Amino acid sequence: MEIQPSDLGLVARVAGLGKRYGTGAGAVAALENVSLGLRRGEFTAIMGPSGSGKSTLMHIMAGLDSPTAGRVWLGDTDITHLPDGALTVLRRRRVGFVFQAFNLVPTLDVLGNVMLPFELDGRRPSGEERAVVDALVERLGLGERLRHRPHELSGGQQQRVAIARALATRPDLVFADEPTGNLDSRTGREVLAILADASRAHGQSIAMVTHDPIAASHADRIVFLADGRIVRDTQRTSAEEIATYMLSMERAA
Ligand SMILES: Nc1ncnc2c1ncn2[C@@H]1O[C@H](COP(=O)(O)OP(=O)(O)OP(=O)(O)O)[C@@H](O)[C@H]1O
Repeated sequence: MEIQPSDLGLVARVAGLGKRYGTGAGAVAALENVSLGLRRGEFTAIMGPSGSGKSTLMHIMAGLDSPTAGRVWLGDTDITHLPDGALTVLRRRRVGFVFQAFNLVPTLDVLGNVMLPFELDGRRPSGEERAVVDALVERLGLGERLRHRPHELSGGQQQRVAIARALATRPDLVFADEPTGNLDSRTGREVLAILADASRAHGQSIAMVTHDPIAASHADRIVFLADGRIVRDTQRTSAEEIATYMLSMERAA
């Protein structure tokens, strides 16, 4: 499949994506024939019942997992069969990821974890980049915690460290799996505002998995998955409308 001119401006794209786990009678089809493009500067929420394939889709789009069918592009690069080394470099430069399990390095303190993307890229942040990190850390309320290790932090604080780390290098594309899941409503709103700013003020593309209709109502676009397929793709809508749709999906299941 060739990239069409109409696809320019897509930061990531999947076409005819399938993901199957296991073989034979025990096989699970986590994704089936999913085609989706993420646009530059767009804040997309990905919703759907538990087990509908949201995390699998994000992992594959971020180049962290490989599909069993279909193709995957990061920018204009087809990463479907890209060797690991090249994929790692591309991902490091262009993608930030907030995992459900945070994946913080236990031996590094908060600042060490947030600065890790620079470290892994073998470079020191510029003055401007350091200012971005300082502003993020302050906004996320981590300023007093910079010398603490992950085990000394609450779940919500660890989640905020993971968010600061994903945004530290201002990557083109940020995937966030339930980034507000452990946060109180005020901190959750701040995180959503930071993600919305990243897309609006800095043209970054954000893809966020969430179960929370209020969180999804902050997004420009909402993609709903059910049983491994996209069942709805809509522009920004209200939390009430999203909640009603989610309920109807659960009733239909
Ligand atoms: N490593 C794996 N081995 C086998 N099956 C898997 C694996 N990872 C995911 N699955 C299955 O694939 C399907 C999709 O899982 P996925 O984690 O993408 O769903 P999800 O929509 O993110 O769910 P949740 O909202 O509960 O996090 C599920 O049926 C799950 O059991």
